[in-house]
Amino acid sequence: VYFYSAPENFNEEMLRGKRVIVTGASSGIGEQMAYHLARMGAHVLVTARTEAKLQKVVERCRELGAASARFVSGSMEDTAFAEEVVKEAENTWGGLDMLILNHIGHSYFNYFDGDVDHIRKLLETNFLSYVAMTVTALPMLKESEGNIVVVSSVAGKAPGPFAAPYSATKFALDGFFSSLRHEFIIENVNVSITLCILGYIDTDNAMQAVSHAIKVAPSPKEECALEIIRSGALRQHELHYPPGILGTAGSLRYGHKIWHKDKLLSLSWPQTPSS
Ligand SMILES: NC(=O)C1=CN([C@@H]2O[C@H](COP(=O)(O)OP(=O)(O)OC[C@H]3O[C@@H](n4cnc5c(N)ncnc54)[C@H](OP(=O)(O)O)[C@@H]3O)[C@@H](O)[C@H]2O)C=CC1
Ligand SMILES: C[C@H](CCC(=O)NCCS(=O)(=O)O)[C@H]1CC[C@H]2[C@@H]3C(=O)C[C@@H]4C[C@H](O)CC[C@]4(C)[C@H]3CC[C@]12C
Repeated sequence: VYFYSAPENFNEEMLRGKRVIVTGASSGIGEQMAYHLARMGAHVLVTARTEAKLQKVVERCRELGAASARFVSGSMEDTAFAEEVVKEAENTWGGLDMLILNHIGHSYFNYFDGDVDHIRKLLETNFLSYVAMTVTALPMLKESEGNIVVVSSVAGKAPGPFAAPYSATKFALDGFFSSLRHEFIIENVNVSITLCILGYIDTDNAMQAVSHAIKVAPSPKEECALEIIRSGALRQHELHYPPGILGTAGSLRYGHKIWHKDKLLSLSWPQTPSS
């Protein structure tokens, strides 16, 4: 009963004055989350590799009304950097209310090319850095009874073709964070974990990677970003965006047609015994 005492309705005032870290915030969904949080009056700490982009995001956050806005630049390939970002929040704010884990390292949308080193690097960036930040942030999040928000994908629930390395990292997130949530419930740790299962979103990098192959319209990044913040603040276990993206039996709604080298592949996704 204690754990489920989550607020029922979202109100943007819930974020006013909250201290929030957003990773992967120099572009795409992360950037849009930073702007929503700023508009809601939160303190934001954004991070990614590209300093020039982060500088602009921080300036815009200040214009939008953030209680404060700052950035730390560096690569999440290195777990020491991941920990450093959380320490920066501790030194600046003396605490933390929400940790939004959103960044991904570069990958490809194609047949698996056999590159094991790529998978190792991607696991470090997309998975291990999420774990490292969580471990470092946990004492502060326990203190504030705060939120961990993990941005994942339908590729982390329903595997499809051409995303083997990426999909592996997203499944790892589900395994780790869903297990950790159980432990928090058993131990009455009042830190929520929200796993966000996203479909195709209209960020520049995603569209560049797959618009030749997937012809369905992507969902808007601005709305997606707001839904992620909302679900985190409401302490929901999972967000599925766009709504119903995972149909019955966990199948992917739009995954029936993919183009590859000018050839249309019609797929039953995922393959089921009856298909
Ligand atoms: N867009 C989509 O269709 C979907 C997206 N998602 C998920 O949503 C999240 C955001 O995706 P999206 O907005 O499209 O991603 P983008 O490619 O737009 O943004 C990725 C962010 O991660 C940063 N980044 C890349 N490499 C590193 C690194 N080594 N260390 C630190 N930061 C890094 C990038 O900045 P910089 O280059 O400056 O480091 C950028 O800020 C991801 O978790 C993704 O898996 C899930 C399903 C679909
Ligand atoms: C291949 C995309 C990754 C692009 C990338 O490398 N981004 C980082 C660039 S940076 O290093 O310069 O910052 C994939 C990112 C999101 C994937 C999509 C997704 O997760 C939802 C669907 C899942 C399904 O299994 C396949 C189709 C998806 C639309 C999937 C396609 C690949 C991504 C766009």
